[in-house]
Amino acid sequence: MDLPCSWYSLLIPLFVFIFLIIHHCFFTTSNTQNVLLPPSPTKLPIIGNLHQLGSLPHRSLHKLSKKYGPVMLLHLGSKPVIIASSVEAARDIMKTHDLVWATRPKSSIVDRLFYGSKDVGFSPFGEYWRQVKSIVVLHLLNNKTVQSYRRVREEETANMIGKIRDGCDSSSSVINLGDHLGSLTNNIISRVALGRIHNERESGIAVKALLEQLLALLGTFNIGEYIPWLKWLNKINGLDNRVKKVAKDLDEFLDSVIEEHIIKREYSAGEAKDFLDVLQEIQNGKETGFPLQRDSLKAILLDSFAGGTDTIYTALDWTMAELLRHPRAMKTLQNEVRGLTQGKSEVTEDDLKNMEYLRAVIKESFRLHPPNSLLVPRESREDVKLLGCYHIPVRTQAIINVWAIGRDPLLWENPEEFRPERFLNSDIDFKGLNFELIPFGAGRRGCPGSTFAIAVIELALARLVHKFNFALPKEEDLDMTECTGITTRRKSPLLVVAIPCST
Ligand code: HEM
Repeated sequence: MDLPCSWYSLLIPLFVFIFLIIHHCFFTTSNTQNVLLPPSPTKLPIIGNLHQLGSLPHRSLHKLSKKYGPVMLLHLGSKPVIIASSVEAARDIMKTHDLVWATRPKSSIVDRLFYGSKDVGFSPFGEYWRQVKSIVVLHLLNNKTVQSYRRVREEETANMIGKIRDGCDSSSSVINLGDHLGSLTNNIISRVALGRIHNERESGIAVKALLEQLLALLGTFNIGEYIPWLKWLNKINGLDNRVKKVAKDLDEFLDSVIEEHIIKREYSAGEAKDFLDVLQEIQNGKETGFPLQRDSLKAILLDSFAGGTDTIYTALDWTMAELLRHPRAMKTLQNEVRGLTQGKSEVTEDDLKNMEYLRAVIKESFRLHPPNSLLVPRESREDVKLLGCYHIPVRTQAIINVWAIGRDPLLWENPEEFRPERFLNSDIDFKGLNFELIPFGAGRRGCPGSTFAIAVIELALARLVHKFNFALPKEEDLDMTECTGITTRRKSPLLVVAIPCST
């Protein structure tokens, strides 16, 4: 009886051993073998591929994608990040699996500046984001509301034209057109969002400089985001203090504007509503029944400045720069605008709808110079297959290199050439359906401000080329070097000679 017992006692560990071997061979091993990850450039310990981003990441990533393909897996510090540089990959992320990629990566800087990411742009996917996005889409940026700001756009562009005219007292005076475009976008967004332009003299707050700092911080590289155990460095390099100071100053400014609105509302009912008026009505439960806290209201207002001013300015600056470098395109545009407004002293928004070439110029400028070259990062909410083959784990970031897509020779003939004609008689638009041209992103997290932005850009461009002939100060070519930041701006100021013309 003793022998079978010891025989059995040997069998059990043997079975366990065989089970573990089988499990290892057929399950553990086969799982990792079946998982296909996108190609990756070699990474370094700790920093991963951070050193390969360079000062202009859209260009460095474009170069890497030529070697590793249109879908790459990089590690920025400890963060896995997918870089998509083709129409197919962009469509897969923003259309096929839009819901999986519908959240944004968390950022401590954004949390500090946007009241715990209570805005629309950086808020994590969920019920709160749905509610604030629908407020913005339905109440602030729908077609009808955008139309209602027509007077603001027409007055502010007329002011800009007047100031440029004052600045060019002789045919050789050089003006900084970029400054005029910057003031135009700031003034329009200020009036639309806050009801009026706020200047330093009256409030003691340098609002324009403060907003510039907000944008600069959003474009700042934060080591703690990628290598969390190094986040103490932000205390030493001053980043934490800068963020704290800007957040405090912005908060004080927004509080003062809100108080002013509460007083104003008592005696100016019936005036056109600005964003803050509408948000205050929603806060009082008049419009949606959804309670909007004061912090959320301030975060949404900041979104319009962060999302609207720099992007529109950047688009206008690149477009004028390209037109200055391409006198034939400039002439064709002037002929269209002047031809369609014959006998009129001023272009109005009614005149714009027939301006095909104007729209083609704007599209071509977006193709070559999307203001957000890498869009705004998304993050996966669950494991997902990319392009049906690559396994992408949950919490991987996705960066879409629209700058690279705009220069893909498989999509565009002579992609480096500025040639608006390619968009005449073409169905390609930037509304998020044609993934060849997605400067405003696409899908659920797509930009809600595109109609607003296009209305400003079209009117400003049409009026500029209607009223002036432009030339570069010297015979040399314009510097098209880019600079780093949340938007990809041109580095040097846009200095031009503007010659008023009698139309
Ligand atoms: C030329 C002008 C503009 C460009 C190029 C632009 C571009 C973008 C891009 C690329 C995104 C991310 C899209 C995505 O993840 O798919 C975005 C999101 C956003 N934009 Fe714009 N934008 C512009 C103007 C505006 C304006 C005028 C406003 C508001 C006044 C605005 C408000 C927003 C908001 C709130 C979001 C976040 C949407 C979300 O996360 O759900 N943008 N924009």
